[in-house]
Amino acid sequence: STGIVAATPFPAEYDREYVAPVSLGTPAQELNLIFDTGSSDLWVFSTSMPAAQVAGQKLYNPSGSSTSAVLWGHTWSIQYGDGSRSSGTVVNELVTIGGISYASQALEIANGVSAQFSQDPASSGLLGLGFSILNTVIPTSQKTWFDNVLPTLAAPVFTVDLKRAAPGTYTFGAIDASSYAGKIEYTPIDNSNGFWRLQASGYQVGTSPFQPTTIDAIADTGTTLLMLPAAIVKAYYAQVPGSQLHASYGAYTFPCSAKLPSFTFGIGRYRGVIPGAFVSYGRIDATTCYGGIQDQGNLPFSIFGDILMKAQVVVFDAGRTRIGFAAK
Ligand SMILES: CCNC(=O)c1c(-c2ccccc2)csc1NC(=O)CNCCc1c[nH]c2ccccc12
Repeated sequence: STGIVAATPFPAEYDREYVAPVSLGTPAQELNLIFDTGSSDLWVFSTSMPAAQVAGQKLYNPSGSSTSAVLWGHTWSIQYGDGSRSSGTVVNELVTIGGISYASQALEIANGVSAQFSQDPASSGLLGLGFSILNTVIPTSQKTWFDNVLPTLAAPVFTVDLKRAAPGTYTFGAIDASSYAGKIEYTPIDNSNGFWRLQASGYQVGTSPFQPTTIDAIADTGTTLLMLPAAIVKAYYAQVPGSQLHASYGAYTFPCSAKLPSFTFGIGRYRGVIPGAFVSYGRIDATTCYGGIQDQGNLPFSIFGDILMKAQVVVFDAGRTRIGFAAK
């Protein structure tokens, strides 16, 4: 089988996150979830949550579904690097994405979420597309929806085609040859830590010469920005007049009037180009804008987040433990 769903950015002009529709239970309850290659829990806002933690999100109601079955004694709790977190209990439930169903998917029901999620009306939870080793359910960790449906897919892949300020697609079981230009360049991934972790071959700022250097990164649709080593970030903003490492934000900002250079990353001999306009993440006051490229700090790897993803078609190939990039 193959399935395709729209990936819609929120808020419209900032692309902070991308959500896609997921159908849960019988009769179907459709929720918009963040598809996240950087984590491996499928969790949803639910009717078990305190009203104070809900602000417009659609809630999953297990009692309203004839196919939900409590996974007794199982709980989950997850914390992300931005300090956001959620936790709760688990049911087995019918989960359908783009027409592809899995009848007994571990669906993690939130009975508590942190403010970052409560204050985000666009998303009713997350669908992890990382490797199942990262799943937080105890006492027995659970498989992701993609892992569960993998044997039924026409090809053991999913393709991510995010766009700037416009709906893109997640495709399961196929690669849409009309969605990209040229050929797809693949590189092996190391999934031992549960991430889609790759080694890029270098970078280039604008039209400056390409700098060959190994960049150890994860491909992460759940992280908004492109997080890179300090030296690379410094080299990028050195070409942005008026940019600064803003003391109060602890992040690079620049004058919104600045013309931003493109950022190119290498995958082997392939060169992926992120247009300068994609590197403006958003306005923080009348004249100041927030950079879409930021320092990875003391993280042991870089994060190829949405700022990079939206400039490419990315093939997550679980069959051959590799990841592919193509221009579009
Ligand atoms: C900021 C989100 N990213 C991270 O925390 C993260 C980190 C990470 C760890 C420490 C400090 C900064 C980042 C490593 S891998 C990684 N990736 C993930 O954790 C992927 N899942 C993010 C889910 C998520 C958390 N808060 C959100 C707000 C909007 C959309 C998605 C999210």
